[in-house]
Amino acid sequence: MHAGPRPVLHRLDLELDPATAPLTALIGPNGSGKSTLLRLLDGLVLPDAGRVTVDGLDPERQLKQLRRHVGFVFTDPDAQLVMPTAVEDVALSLRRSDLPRRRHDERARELLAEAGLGELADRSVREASSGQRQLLALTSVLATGPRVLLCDEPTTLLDLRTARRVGAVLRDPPAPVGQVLVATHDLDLAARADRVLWIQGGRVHADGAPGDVIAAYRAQA
Ligand SMILES: Nc1ncnc2c1ncn2[C@@H]1O[C@H](COP(=O)(O)OP(=O)(O)OP(=O)(O)O)[C@@H](O)[C@H]1O
Repeated sequence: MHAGPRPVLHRLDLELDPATAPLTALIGPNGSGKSTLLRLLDGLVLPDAGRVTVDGLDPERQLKQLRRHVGFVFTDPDAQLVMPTAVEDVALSLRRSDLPRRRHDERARELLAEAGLGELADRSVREASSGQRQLLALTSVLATGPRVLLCDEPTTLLDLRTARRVGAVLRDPPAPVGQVLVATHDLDLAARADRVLWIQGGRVHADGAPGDVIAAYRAQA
């Protein structure tokens, strides 16, 4: 894939199988291509050459179906929180679920409470702290009921306890999520994955069990 004249990702030949790795982490230095790889899987960028499919869906030809299938949590929560209050934002996401409309408000409040954001429900999203907004963005995306969840640095703004809680959610996500891919500099989070890809210079530099890949990554830092 190219962004401008320079290729960002090269010679990627990857199969990410949820049966063997329901949680995969992408680690690697700044600018190595982790976010670009996630964005390829949501059709936010398209490959110049080669092919991407997500559960058989082609981002180029089936973008609408793909967007219903995949949830993307951006690093910057303000890029995706659109409603004035937290409860309205989660309720908006629930419009994409099968739940009847009359139950959206109640269910949104339940989801916020489960995420530890209950007190924020009726407050302005702008009044929430940046970490609370990051957690809210994840809660809202999960409320859409994606099969595949892509998270770009979901713990950057979080305190240790909340980061661990997010790690637990990504490790054991609510149905119907069956596969999670996370790009992260948080090596504690990466250590919880089944598989870790170390991306460097737009290539997969190492691919394997977290213990091995993270130890090698730490050793060269
Ligand atoms: N829209 C774009 N236009 C031009 N270059 C881009 C674009 N998006 C990404 N790039 C370039 O692609 C490279 C990889 O960026 P990417 O955001 O995928 O890296 P990353 O590994 O996620 O980095 P970080 O850890 O800093 O978030 C960088 O050199 C970046 O400048």
